[in-house]
Amino acid sequence: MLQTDKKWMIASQSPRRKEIFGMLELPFEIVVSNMEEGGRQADESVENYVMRLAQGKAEAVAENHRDKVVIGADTIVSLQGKLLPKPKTKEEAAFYLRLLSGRTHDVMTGVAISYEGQTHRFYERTIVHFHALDEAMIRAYVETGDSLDKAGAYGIQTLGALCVAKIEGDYHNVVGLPLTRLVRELRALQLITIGDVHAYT
Ligand SMILES: Cc1cn([C@H]2C[C@H](O)[C@@H](COP(=O)(O)OP(=O)(O)OP(=O)(O)O)O2)c(=O)[nH]c1=O
Repeated sequence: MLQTDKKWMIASQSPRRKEIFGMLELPFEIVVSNMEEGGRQADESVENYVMRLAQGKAEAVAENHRDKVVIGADTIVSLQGKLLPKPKTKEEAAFYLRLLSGRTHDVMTGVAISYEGQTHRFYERTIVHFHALDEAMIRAYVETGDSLDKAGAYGIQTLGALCVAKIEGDYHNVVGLPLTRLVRELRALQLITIGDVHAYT
């Protein structure tokens, strides 16, 4: 359905980003940047922070792949201004889930598209409402180990779905890549086009 004459590269180790971008059926390669993520600067907005991290990932890879369109992304969970990144331990995961329980938080994904020495960036926000979680639920979920590689300590696409009452915004943004916004941006940048439509009767 989508057409491109570009070569594509995803600067991410995340299997979810690979799967989501794969939905577009464009050929692409994965190259992981070894960029150290670093912390948020004083007074830096969450929006700018996720875009800056995404840009760092994309540009670190683009440096050696000037002929490719390189996409980097970073996802973070933000609760009333407090950032909940990937938990380092199961204890930290349980702590994050207790904070999120019964409350509403933001999932922000920053995306950077690097091509021909230029980087275009944007972010997308999805609002996620959590059920009140009891301690048994939190402990049982954390014990599955699913929390540890995910911002906010849950995966909406896995058993973490049981924590979620509803979302406002793009589901794929929570999983790590805001697909529909990405395609709109790529079309605006004229990096992809919608293919010719032939009769399908
Ligand atoms: C909230 C949430 C996050 N996540 C994931 C998306 C991201 O992969 C991860 C946040 O970590 P990121 O630092 O954004 O990404 P990553 O370390 O997995 O990959 P890379 O830096 O190489 O691009 O959390 C889910 O899979 N499901 C969810 O519901």
